[in-house]
Amino acid sequence: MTGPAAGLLRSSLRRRRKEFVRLAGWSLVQAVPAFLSGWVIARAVDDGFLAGRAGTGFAWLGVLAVAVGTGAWATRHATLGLAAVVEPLRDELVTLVTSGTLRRSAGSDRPADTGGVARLTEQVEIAREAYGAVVMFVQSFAASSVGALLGLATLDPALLLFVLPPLLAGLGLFVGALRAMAARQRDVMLADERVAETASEVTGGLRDVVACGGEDVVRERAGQRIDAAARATRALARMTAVRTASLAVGGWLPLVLVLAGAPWLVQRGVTAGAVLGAVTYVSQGLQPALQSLVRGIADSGLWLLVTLGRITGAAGEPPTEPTAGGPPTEPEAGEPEAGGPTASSPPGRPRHSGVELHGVTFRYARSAEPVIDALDLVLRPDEHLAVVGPSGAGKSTFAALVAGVLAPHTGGVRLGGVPVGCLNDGPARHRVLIPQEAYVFAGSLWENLTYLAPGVPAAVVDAAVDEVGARPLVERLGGYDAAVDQQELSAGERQLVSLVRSYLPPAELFLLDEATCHLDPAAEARAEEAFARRPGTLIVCAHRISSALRADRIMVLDGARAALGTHTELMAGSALYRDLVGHWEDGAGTGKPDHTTRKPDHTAGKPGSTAGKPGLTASPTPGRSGSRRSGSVLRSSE
Ligand SMILES: Nc1ncnc2c1ncn2[C@@H]1O[C@H](COP(=O)(O)OP(=O)(O)OP(=O)(O)O)[C@@H](O)[C@H]1O
Repeated sequence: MTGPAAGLLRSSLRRRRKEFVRLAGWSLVQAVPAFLSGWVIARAVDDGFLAGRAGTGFAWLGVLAVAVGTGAWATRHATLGLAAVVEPLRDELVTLVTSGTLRRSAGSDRPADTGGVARLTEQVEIAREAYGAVVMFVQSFAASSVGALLGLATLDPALLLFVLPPLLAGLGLFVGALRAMAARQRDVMLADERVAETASEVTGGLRDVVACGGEDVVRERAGQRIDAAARATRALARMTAVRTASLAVGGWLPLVLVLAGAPWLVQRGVTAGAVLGAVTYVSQGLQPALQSLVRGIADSGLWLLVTLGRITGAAGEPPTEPTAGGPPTEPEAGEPEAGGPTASSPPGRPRHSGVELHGVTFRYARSAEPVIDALDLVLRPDEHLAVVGPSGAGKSTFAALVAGVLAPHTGGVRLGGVPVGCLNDGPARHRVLIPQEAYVFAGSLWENLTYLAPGVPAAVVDAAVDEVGARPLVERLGGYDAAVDQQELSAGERQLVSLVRSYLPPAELFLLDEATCHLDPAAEARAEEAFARRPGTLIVCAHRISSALRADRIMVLDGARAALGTHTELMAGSALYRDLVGHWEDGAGTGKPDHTTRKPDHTAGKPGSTAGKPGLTASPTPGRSGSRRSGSVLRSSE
């Protein structure tokens, strides 16, 4: 045994030597019936029953009954003595866990990880129970086997030849497999924890998952973890074969050998009673003791090692960010390690509101063409980007990737230098994705509006309502306390509720995925401008050309590549963009002509403006209804 867990156990054994010696003393008394059993049976058979003296036979059996009573008395004392070695280990573990947390909290500006302490304290209890069980199994195996082997030697030392080698071989086989078993057990434990984490995340965010139509994504993620847990459990179950083999070799083989060797033993002068006594030693002493030891170590012992490893490891680890309700804490698939959270920026806290995509590729199925392919994009902090493209171009997919709802297969997405998969300060803390289908739940208007910013002052809510343009709706419903019945709200009114709700949290990034499509152009302009004015980067998957015209830059997703630039640049450089604008201006995009005033093109010629650059030019006008699935490649670069 190596590592901090084994070190802790060794130091605990060293420090409680006296208690262990006392325990060993009681174990010796416990061994008395094991030592006497075979010998008494031999005497009862040879001197009593086979000699025609039944009374003598019964008298020997009476001796055995007294010995068993003595053993039971010693077992009681040994069990009481167990507390003296187990409880101090528990105290040491609790001290280790709490002092580690206090030390880390003292050196950090984050709140103490009390949840972590609770988890570890629970593990301490598991370790304590497992430790008690292991000490119990080991000492009762030692008592029974020492008693039985001494008894066999007393009957006839030759009997040891039949028993000792297979017993040692069985034990060796089991001990040799322990490390692999511990690894499998650890895998099972970790996999179970991941399933529990997923269940907690999904339960916490169920309302949002349903609202955003993320059931498939969540089901897939949870399904992967459940499958992994099942695989780990199957791998552990396969190790039980080793357990069975060691029991067969160490427990059953000696019995077979003694019985098979009986003629030779009898020839050597060993009596029938002694052979029966040897069988008693093996079948009633050694075999059950080995069985308990193997089962006990394989269950409690492995739990002890794994749990102690977790406790000693976690006690020295830096604190983890809280994860409840937030996105997964692991880096997203394909997320490059470089450029991750640094010492100057704790994991999960963006340094600014800039967004970076590097080599992002995403496909919905392994064999499908990528919807987004090797996309590079850098947005400055507080920049306003509009994303346009024909239906099915990948606008929603792009928004979900940037928000971290979907994980890219290759490449990475960062907000303020932090991978979006590591933004784990809870929902809406750093970015808000507002989908087209606005989500309104049964409750008061106030609850609906403040859902992502609980505890926000009324004045702030008032200001947001005015900014976004939802005051008439609030008045129509009768104030913030009015009960909301989503059936009674129009699609546009539901979007207004969703917009105010999303406006309130102090996030760095806001993604409007056609989130204003049911508002009229003037209401849409007011809402979008409110988001554009507030601090934070804004990405709008545009429903009307007016949305694109309000943005600092526009990204055209066109099925073969992405074009990025200002309106003027794209009008000059992207045939698809010209086509889309023509379509919108004809009123075909919205069903209504667009009268919204165009935002002055204040970014034309800025370094970030890229239309017309090599590699950013739009493809020749694709069919508007053309499928994005046919070999689409979206490319953009700064
Ligand atoms: N869950 C999914 N499973 C498989 N394919 C999907 C899934 N979601 C979207 N797609 C496909 O990915 C492509 C991009 O879809 P996406 O919704 O991102 O496009 P969009 O530009 O937002 O379209 P729209 O403007 O119609 O909302 C489409 O071909 C679509 O069929």
